[in-house]
Amino acid sequence: MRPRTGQPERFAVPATPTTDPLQRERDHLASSRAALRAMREDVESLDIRDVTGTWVTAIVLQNQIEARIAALADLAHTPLFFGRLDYLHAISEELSEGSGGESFYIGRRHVHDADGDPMVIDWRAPVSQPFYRASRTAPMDVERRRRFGYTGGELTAYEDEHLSDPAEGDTASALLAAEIEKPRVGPMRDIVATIQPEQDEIVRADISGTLCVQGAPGTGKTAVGLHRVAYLLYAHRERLARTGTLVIGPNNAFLSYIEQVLPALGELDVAQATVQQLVGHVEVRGEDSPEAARLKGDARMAEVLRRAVRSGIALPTEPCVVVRGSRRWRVPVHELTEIIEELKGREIRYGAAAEALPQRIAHAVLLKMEQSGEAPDDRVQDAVARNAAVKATVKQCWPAVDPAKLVLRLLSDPEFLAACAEGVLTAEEQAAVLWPKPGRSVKTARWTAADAVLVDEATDLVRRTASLGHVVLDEAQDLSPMQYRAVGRRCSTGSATVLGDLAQGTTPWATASWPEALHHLGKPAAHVEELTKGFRVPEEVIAYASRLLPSIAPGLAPATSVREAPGSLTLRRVAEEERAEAVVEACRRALGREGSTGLIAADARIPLLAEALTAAGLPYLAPGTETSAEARLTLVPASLAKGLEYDYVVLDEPAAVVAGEPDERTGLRRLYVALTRAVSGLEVLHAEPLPEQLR
Ligand SMILES: Nc1ncnc2c1ncn2[C@@H]1O[C@H](COP(=O)(O)OP(=O)(O)OP(=O)(O)O)[C@@H](O)[C@H]1O
Repeated sequence: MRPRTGQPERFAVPATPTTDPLQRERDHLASSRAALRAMREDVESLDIRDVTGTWVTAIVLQNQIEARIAALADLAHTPLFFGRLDYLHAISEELSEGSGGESFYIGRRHVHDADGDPMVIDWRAPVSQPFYRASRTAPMDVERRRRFGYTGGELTAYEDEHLSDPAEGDTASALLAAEIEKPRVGPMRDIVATIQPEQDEIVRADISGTLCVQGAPGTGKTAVGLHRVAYLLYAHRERLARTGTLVIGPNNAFLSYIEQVLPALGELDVAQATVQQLVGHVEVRGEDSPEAARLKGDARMAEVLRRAVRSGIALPTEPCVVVRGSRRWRVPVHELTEIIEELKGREIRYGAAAEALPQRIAHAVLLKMEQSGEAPDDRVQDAVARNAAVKATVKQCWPAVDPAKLVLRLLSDPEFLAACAEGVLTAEEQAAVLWPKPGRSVKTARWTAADAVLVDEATDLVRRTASLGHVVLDEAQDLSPMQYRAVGRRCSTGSATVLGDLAQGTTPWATASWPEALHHLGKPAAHVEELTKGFRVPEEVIAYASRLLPSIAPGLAPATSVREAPGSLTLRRVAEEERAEAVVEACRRALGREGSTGLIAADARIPLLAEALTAAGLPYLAPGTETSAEARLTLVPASLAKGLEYDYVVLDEPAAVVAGEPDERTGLRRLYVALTRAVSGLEVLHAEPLPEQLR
């Protein structure tokens, strides 16, 4: 494999007989594909029998080779390159072989010819960066930026900007517009060809710091987060291969929607999970009242748990007497007390202290042995640490803690909770946190999602949670402080990219301010960026939805849209008895156009609408099931709409969406999410009056 040095790489346009510029580009595509094929064949022909020492290394190597072959696949509908940069000057002294400028083709992956000269440069390489950032005001030595257009895998068009030519005016990119408007059938796509400058800043931000992105619906937060992972894996491949990366999303429907993006960018080793999956120590079967869930997610619970974990620590009442042969060694109570007080004062995990304690007691015994003229070695200390008397002292003073059992007791035993929560939670709050019925055992208790987070916190108090190298946290605004802590533990020695929109927070504990959230995450120094340019929702629709902003997130600026689409918003009032039928008709209308359709409705109305669709002979999918050319309609409960998008959205009865939530603000936020899922058209059907902000 050629090492990636991070150095710019040079490509010289080969002399081709044709003078037609489009044909020349097609020729370059053809020779790049041939080169990629040759690269793959090279790897396929590798014979590892001679070079591997053991069968273990052979398997490891074989796996690497297979991964490499997969990564070198030429996907018919994924263009090998999408852009070209012509620099004014040679990029660097060592690499320049002539006096003129250089050209680089920018694509998803690196491709080189038989001599090792690059034919396509990875979009993440430093030399590709001006493709995304260069502008007329800061051309970055780029003479010409060329974007390519493809139709069904064929290179059919290109578009040039002469950035260093003061005479050329700005024009909107038709290829960019076409890319954004492309019908949305199937899973989420990558945006590698059209990443915008402000998005690129986030994608390529340094790995050492945590970054938080506040962004209105459709501003590309999810897309940017995923491309950032791909970028970081490129720039820090070895480090992240060791420490791991993780993308966290709100639910499985969302995760299946985004799961293809990283593989399409050649990155197959990124884990994806929901917060609930991360904290899966216990089986969740119960549900909390909103008030109980809010309290259990409150950061004060961390202190309650800390006290609970340490509640078993007791000072000794008896000396520890170790018998070895004919001699008895006695560590008196005051010495044991000193050791335990010292361990209590140190900020180490409960479990680590429990492991240190027998060694400390043994050490005290050793000192006594030495004072009486013996010369014990380390083996003696280990043996003493395992002595039954020492074990008994440890058991009494620093008992083992089973995190799930501990939380079970905390939520079942009012006295224990009162002891741990004194001065932290009021009596009413304690009553709200307690389970309605005490749990009998860890297996049978009706754990809730918030309880599982408490168990995770307790587990970490006992034993440190392993940290990953980088975590991307999407739809972060819905996390409770305790959930932020759970995520924070998983990147305590790494960094994070936190993505969210305060206006879309629909949990009772939704984030009110990013600095506060970042504090709970354990990354108070994180930088907060804002994205306001919307790529999904047409101007007319986002302007309508933004009327809700003063009621749901007063501080936030409304998003602008990169697209005008007159006629993209339809409001239709219908009689109640005709509502279901009208919704079915609206779906039919939407399905008459190209792309996907989402019918979004209050969760409570889903069964009724499902029936209406079936009766009308309209097949539909559930969110998370991939849409295809044959199955383009998805029936989406409002509670699952977050993060998803459809070309056309039919929104059923906004008042019911609002009423489906425990309070009006949350209801309006849920509605804001539902109103901002459409790429090309939104039709709102209602029998009840619309919320006043939308009339
Ligand atoms: N630079 C871009 N070029 C082309 N399409 C883009 C670009 N940025 C974003 N998009 C598209 O806009 C749509 C919205 O992006 P994305 O889902 O990442 O937004 P979001 O901010 O996460 O939205 P939400 O807050 O609703 O979850 C996606 O289809 C995405 O591919």
